[in-house]
Amino acid sequence: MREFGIRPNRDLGQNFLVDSNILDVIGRAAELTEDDVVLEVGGGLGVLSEYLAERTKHVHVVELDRGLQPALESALDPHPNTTLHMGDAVKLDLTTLDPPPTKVVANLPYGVAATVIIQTIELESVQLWVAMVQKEVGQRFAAAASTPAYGVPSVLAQLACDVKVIRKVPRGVFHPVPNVDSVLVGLKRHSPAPPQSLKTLVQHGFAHRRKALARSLALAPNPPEHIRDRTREALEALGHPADARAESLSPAQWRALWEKLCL
Ligand SMILES: C[S@@+](CC[C@H](N)C(=O)[O-])C[C@H]1O[C@@H](n2cnc3c(N)ncnc32)[C@H](O)[C@@H]1O
Repeated sequence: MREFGIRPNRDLGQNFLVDSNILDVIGRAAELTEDDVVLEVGGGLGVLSEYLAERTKHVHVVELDRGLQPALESALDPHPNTTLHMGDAVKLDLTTLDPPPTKVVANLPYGVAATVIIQTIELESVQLWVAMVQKEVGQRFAAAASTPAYGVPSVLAQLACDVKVIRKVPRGVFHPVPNVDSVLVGLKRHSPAPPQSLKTLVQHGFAHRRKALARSLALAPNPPEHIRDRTREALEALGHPADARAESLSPAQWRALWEKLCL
């Protein structure tokens, strides 16, 4: 950082890894092999990028901050199996990455971590994610139905993946030390990404968490005709109370509801 005159930008979630032990923890969790093509969102100074490049076939590194570009290019320069993509990971078209990524391994910027995970589930080539995220974000993705952390990210991720919080990450592995706790979260794909209409159903269902699901869907913009009654009937047919709330349905039960309402 001194060499390149870099001052970390907290608004961009710049907490850089400074403990080499954590790299091995990430590497083991990601089960890295020489056949892997990795997508790393948030290259930073390239510490994790270099570790990944030494162990895999190819690494796509995405970084938003142009101020980090010289340092990152200098770290990646000795690794011809890397491609640097400067830009916002949320806006870049990641479907055109060549070769297509098989894994996402990253110390994700806090602000966009959940969005990046949800968006990359759309990349059918990706089979596994190991990501450092804020503790609450990790818990939200891994949460079971009827628990406080369960919500849209839990359902959307678990419709496609097995999700688990792998372990807590000590604050001291980052510089600067963040003022929130982090965890390593792991996702393993078991199914294709859910279709858009299922994702929309889940989002509208959770939009009014304290109301009955049938009511919440009826409050969505331009609701389908008779959606409240149809949802109540479908819920009962699936063995739920007609006034069940969004949080009481498991991901599999959301899919079953969608099949009844939308197919
Ligand atoms: C937590 S740091 C991780 C840096 C590095 N991988 C490490 O582990 O030391 C997150 C990085 O993501 C970058 N970043 C923030 N928002 C981004 C976005 N929307 N798209 C791509 N990169 C982003 C930040 O500039 C920062 O370098």
